[in-house]
Amino acid sequence: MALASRARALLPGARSWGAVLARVTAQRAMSHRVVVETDAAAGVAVMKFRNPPVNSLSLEMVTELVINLEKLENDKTVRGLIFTSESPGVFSSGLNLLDMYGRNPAHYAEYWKAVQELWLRLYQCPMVTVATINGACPAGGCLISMTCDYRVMADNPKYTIGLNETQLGIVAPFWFKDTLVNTIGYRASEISLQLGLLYPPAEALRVGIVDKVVPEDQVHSAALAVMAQWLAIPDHARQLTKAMLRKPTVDNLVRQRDADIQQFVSFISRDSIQKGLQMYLQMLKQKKA
Ligand SMILES: CCCCCCCC/C=C\C/C=C/C(=O)SCCNC(=O)CCNC(=O)[C@H](O)C(C)(C)COP(=O)(O)OP(=O)(O)OC[C@H]1O[C@@H](n2cnc3c(N)ncnc32)[C@H](O)[C@@H]1OP(=O)(O)O
Repeated sequence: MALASRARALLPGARSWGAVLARVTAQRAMSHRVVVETDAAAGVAVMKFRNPPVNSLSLEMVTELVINLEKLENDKTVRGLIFTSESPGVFSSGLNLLDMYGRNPAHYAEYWKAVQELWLRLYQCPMVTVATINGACPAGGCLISMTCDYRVMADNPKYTIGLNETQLGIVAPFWFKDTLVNTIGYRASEISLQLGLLYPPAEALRVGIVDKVVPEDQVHSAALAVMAQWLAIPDHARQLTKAMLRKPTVDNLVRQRDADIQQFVSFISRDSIQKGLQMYLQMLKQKKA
């Protein structure tokens, strides 16, 4: 789908092409939450998250990620894509709690559609994708990294990764669960998801939620080495294999996208869930104080 069509699908509030483009352009002009550096000779792009303070996946950030991904997919010189945080310490704090708290149903629906779109695009990405996890990686951050073909994590015990939704009093949607099961297996997912576990690097490696743990100062070179290994495989064979492996999981969401949006809106709008999110946000503030 063309960039403008994608933007229009993601920005349903906009009534005309002009409005879509004006909104996207305005978002771009305001800030770049995603920085893309391309090494054309190597055929590798690095997408850096830059959404201070904690790279939360706000609606704007998710939209920028989708637009940049589409641009890279259309650039036939780019065969591999590395995700990382521009500022070590936090890879991504996950979905933006402020897009899920205190807003109206139309906003929740718009946000969820964008998050679905990002996951669908990433999970089916024809490029080799590697997550360079150089900081905390909870919930939606973990989801993004699990959509990648390979995960390299910096060996810093302060960094943790996992789907911790239950600890916030919310439920990971079925396609988050499917992605986790595909990554670490069913039994490990039963334990991990119900307890909302966040794993430090050594445990993350043991459970298989990351593929490699390396000293922090080597995390980027390790990701490049992994990328070189994967790029040695002919694209068409690897891409078809990836598509075959991931199609059932993708189809599962595609079949019920609208129902999933409705379920999210109704779940997140509940008073009890909003109260829980409010308390969680307060807890984050108090921890800081
Ligand atoms: C029946 C089935 C129905 C299905 C329906 C589905 C519903 C479920 C829907 C969604 C799934 C949710 C997925 C998610 O991703 S939820 C987000 C989960 N994220 C977290 O739990 C991480 C929370 N953050 C942290 O733990 C830490 O911030 C940190 C480790 C990432 C970084 O720590 P530190 O550097 O010490 O920073 P601070 O904690 O001080 O935070 C700074 C600042 O940022 C705010 N903030 C942190 N995380 C988020 C966030 N995810 N969204 C928005 N804002 C965030 C934090 O509150 C501070 O704000 P300030 O006090 O105003 O400065």
